[in-house]
Amino acid sequence: MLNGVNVYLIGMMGAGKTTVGRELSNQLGYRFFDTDTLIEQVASQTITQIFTDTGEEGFRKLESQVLSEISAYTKLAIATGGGIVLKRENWSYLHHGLIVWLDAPVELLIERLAQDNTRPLLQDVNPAEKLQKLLEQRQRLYAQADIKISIAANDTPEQLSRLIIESIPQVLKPKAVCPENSNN
Ligand SMILES: Nc1ncnc2c1ncn2[C@@H]1O[C@H](COP(=O)(O)OP(=O)(O)OP(=O)(O)O)[C@@H](O)[C@H]1O
Ligand SMILES: O=C(O)C1=C[C@@H](O)[C@@H](O)[C@H](O)C1
Ligand SMILES: [Mg+2]
Repeated sequence: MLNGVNVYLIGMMGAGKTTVGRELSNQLGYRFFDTDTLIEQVASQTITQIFTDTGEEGFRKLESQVLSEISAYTKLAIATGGGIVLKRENWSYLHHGLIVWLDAPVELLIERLAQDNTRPLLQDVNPAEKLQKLLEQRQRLYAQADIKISIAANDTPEQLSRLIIESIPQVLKPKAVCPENSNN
């Protein structure tokens, strides 16, 4: 159905891109990659260390580099970082594939990330307010995805992956009809 076209998962921190992406790759028979993990491997540093040493700007450069390299391959399910949508150049790579927005309510993100200190942008006096602000800034960008999946607290990665796969036919462009193959 996808002919090897990559699937990119976008959305806020904690929406489940990594968790669902891994399961989606199993269901599709695709390989799984996570841009955050690749960045850590390329830099031999954690995301927190990269932010500390080079700031968000340095991190975003690595993110674009990793995305451009991975987009050359096919048959991949790719979990991206929450801020991948911020740079215009990244969209040219995302649009090589099918883009799926995992849209989770802020309350669920807060609940999931409450005990997590690996997201530098959330090391804030008020993480809930920060998440809300980031979502407001990014929502119109996430909305440019081909498919939007609304996430509820009890949706399992298996259910969400099936939902994504069921939504794919509706967004795949119909094959162009060659004039010599048409009946008219
Ligand atoms: N469908 C789900 N059901 C239960 N727990 C989930 C689900 N999806 C994600 N989680 C949990 O929520 C937390 C955040 O998930 P995950 O790391 O996949 O988010 P993410 O979108 O990849 O975030 P980031 O942008 O920071 O990489 C993890 O602890 C994960 O186990
Ligand atoms: O939302 C964001 O900007 C981020 C999300 C994470 O996936 C990481 O890419 C990093 O912590 C930044
Ligand atoms: Mg992730």
